[in-house]
Amino acid sequence: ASGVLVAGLPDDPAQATLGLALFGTALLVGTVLSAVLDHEAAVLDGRFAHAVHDTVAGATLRTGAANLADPRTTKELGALAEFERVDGFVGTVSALKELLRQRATGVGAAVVLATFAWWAPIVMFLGWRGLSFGVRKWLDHGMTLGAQQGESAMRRARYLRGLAVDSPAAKEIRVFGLAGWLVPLYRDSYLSALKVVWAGRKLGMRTVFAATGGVLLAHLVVLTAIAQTTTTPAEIVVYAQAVLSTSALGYVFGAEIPLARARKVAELARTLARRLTAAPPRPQVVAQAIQLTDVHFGYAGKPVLKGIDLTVPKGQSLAIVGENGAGKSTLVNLLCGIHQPDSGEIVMPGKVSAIVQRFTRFELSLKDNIGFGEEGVEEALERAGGLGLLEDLPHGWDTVLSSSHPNGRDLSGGQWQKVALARALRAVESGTLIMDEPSANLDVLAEEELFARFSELAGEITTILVSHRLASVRHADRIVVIADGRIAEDGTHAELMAANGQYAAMYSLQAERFAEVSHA
Ligand SMILES: Nc1ncnc2c1ncn2[C@@H]1O[C@H](COP(=O)(O)OP(=O)(O)OP(=O)(O)O)[C@@H](O)[C@H]1O
Repeated sequence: ASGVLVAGLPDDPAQATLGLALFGTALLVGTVLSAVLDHEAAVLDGRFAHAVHDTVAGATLRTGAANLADPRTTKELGALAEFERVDGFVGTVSALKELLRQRATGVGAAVVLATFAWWAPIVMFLGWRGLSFGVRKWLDHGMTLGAQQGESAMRRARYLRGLAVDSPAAKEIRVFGLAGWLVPLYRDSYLSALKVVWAGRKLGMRTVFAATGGVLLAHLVVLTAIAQTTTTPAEIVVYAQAVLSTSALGYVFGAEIPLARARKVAELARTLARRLTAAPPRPQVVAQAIQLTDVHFGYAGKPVLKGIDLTVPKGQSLAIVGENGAGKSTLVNLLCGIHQPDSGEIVMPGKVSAIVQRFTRFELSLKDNIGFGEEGVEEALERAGGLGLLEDLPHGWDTVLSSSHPNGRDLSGGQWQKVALARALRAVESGTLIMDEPSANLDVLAEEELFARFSELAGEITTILVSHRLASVRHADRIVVIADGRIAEDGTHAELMAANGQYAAMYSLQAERFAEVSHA
């Protein structure tokens, strides 16, 4: 169009008008195409986000809890969450639009330039690809490598920043007046992460300078040839413009970085999905008793359970006690199937239901916190001794249990524990109910009530209780003491007291304390 326009100036108005008309048409088509592409691009980003979310959610829901605790998984899930938080999906795949637009321009320019000389577009192409290579290398050094090497410092910096603003840590930071300690720590971490990035960027600079020289040389060669061989102004305008437009064959700023990010995220999601294979379903056994045979388990090579043999007949109430760190919660995790034993065998008849130490406080309605869409929530909450809760809640069963939700309401620690207990009771049917420190947040009356209910359940279902409160534990049918990764003592309260071992010592100590307090 510019060639036709310039050729028509100043003597041939018909030709100039044709040139202008061509210009106008190109502009119009470009505008319409651009609008269509914009729309498609936005849709593409949304689809990409959905695909990544679906892949990750599908894989994590399918797999066993032990796989999720794998450090590689935590790292990958962390990287995905970080991508979403910092970069986001908007503008990732849609950057293809800009890349396509540029490449179309570049190819058009190369075709026009080829009508001048076949070698000219090749020279320009090589020049721009050289620069593209240099820029990519430079960015790789500065961003990818730098980000990898500075990652742990950056993660620490982010964690420290989070401490200042995210509750509940933010509360303790204020209570202890830790701002003066936190800020310099954060700054040092952040700077040490950035220093790696800065050093990386300097590394790739030389390649960029060399490649820039190459591009300048290509321009010089081709433009000189054009100046020497062309005669009409129209030809000069067309070819010179074509030369300049070949830059669209090189590195496309604003498109290549987001696309590389999108590729990385897609690869991350795929790696995760490949590794998180489905957990093998626990075989449904018809056994009547829980049976553990020579069970060994450790975390990252550190043995915790070193040969547990235990048979719990159906309907028995069993209490597990032991010092802090003895491995009680670990044993609970194995019984729940969250971890698999390193060696040995576990047979669990029927369904397992559990209140774990750090049970989840779902930001959902009271009803869903207990039943997750199923019936029987009222009876369960009554059995858990929590019906009184309803009076406090503005929307009854439908109140969302979170103060960050409009019209929601948070619960006290003890109230939450009753909700968790109701959740476990509703789910247990006939099987095993495991409770890891269920009374830690309960007042004395509520605790008394809990254990009364607990003994009502005995006989119907098997109950396993982990607790440090030996006054509650003593009512269990059977008590086992875990020490040094093994079962050190096993019997009723009376038997263990008579044996005068670790249990008797712990029990007497607690009873003594209690007597002292009562006297005082
Ligand atoms: N996810 C984990 N990774 C590595 N080590 C762990 C992990 N969880 C627990 N441990 C370690 O395993 C050991 C047993 O921990 P566990 O939580 O089973 O003890 P516990 O008897 O329940 O203690 P407490 O009475 O304090 O609740 C401890 O030494 C603990 O440090």
